[in-house]
Amino acid sequence: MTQARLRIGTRGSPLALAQAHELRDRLRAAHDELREPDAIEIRIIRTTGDKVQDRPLAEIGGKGLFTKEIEEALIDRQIDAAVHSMKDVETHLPPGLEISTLLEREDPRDVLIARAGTSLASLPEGTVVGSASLRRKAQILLHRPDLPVVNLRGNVGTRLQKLTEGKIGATLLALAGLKRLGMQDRATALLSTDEMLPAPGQGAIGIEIRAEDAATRRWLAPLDHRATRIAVTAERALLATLDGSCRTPIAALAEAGGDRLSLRALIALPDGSDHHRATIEGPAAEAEALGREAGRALKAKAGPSFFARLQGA
Ligand SMILES: NCc1[nH]cc(CCC(=O)O)c1CC(=O)O
Repeated sequence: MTQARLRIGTRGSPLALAQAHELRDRLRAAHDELREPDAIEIRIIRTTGDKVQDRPLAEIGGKGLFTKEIEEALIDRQIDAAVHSMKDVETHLPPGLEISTLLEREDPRDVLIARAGTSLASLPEGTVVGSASLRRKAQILLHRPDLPVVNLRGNVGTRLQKLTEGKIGATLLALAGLKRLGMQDRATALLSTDEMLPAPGQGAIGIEIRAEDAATRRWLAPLDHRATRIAVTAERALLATLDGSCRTPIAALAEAGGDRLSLRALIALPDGSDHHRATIEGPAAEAEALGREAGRALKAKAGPSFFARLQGA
């Protein structure tokens, strides 16, 4: 068998596979040569994050857990391109790798999925909300300090299963993921970005390649979406400035229109007892600098005592 022209590495979860298929379809649409049946190979790679299902992500070491083995396969030349949800990608990539391409962002908002109640505000008192995300937990508690938020991990399917079984009364998910799985009808309510600011990179799919791989870069070039790249650049610069990890509830959403960019960001304590917001606007060409500036502004607003409490949380 001849080697495929392009080997795409991905996790094996239904959402990851849907994203890999989306990349494959877009590549085929852009290049005649990639339309032959064996031109693109999709290779499933099991990551530490997939193997360890029973502990909170923050506890076992954070987001790199879903990308490490895939990045190793890239470096070892077993694959040529890795597909990632940008919100799962660490701010610092291993040397020699880069995110060459961002596909057009899906709706970045979170949705509420609840057994009873039609909004965050109308969830019945005592509704147990399942979420492993400190960002979501903190923002739920900002609006509904009365609700118990329990740690709930697993892929989209297993989380919805726990809801059906009655183990939890509500959960929050990214609309983007639900849409890609064709399950958006499961959403009870779309949460506004004022009540639930998304994670940096949410809804965006990034393609990581070896920086020196000009051939793969050329295949991917037509797929890059400028406004998405600008927005995600600003959000990730903010995250890097705040040294964000899974242990830090950080939310950010940048919106690029024409040659302008606006960025809203929030940093909170996991229990919702304190939070700070920053908004910044400027030229899209300065996305990275704007992200860093917003990060520094949040740092200054929150102050050392906030970060000391975060360490202790
Ligand atoms: N942390 C898991 C994860 N990574 C990306 C998505 C959704 C798709 C996206 O944001 O692009 C999800 C599931 C969720 O948070 O609902």
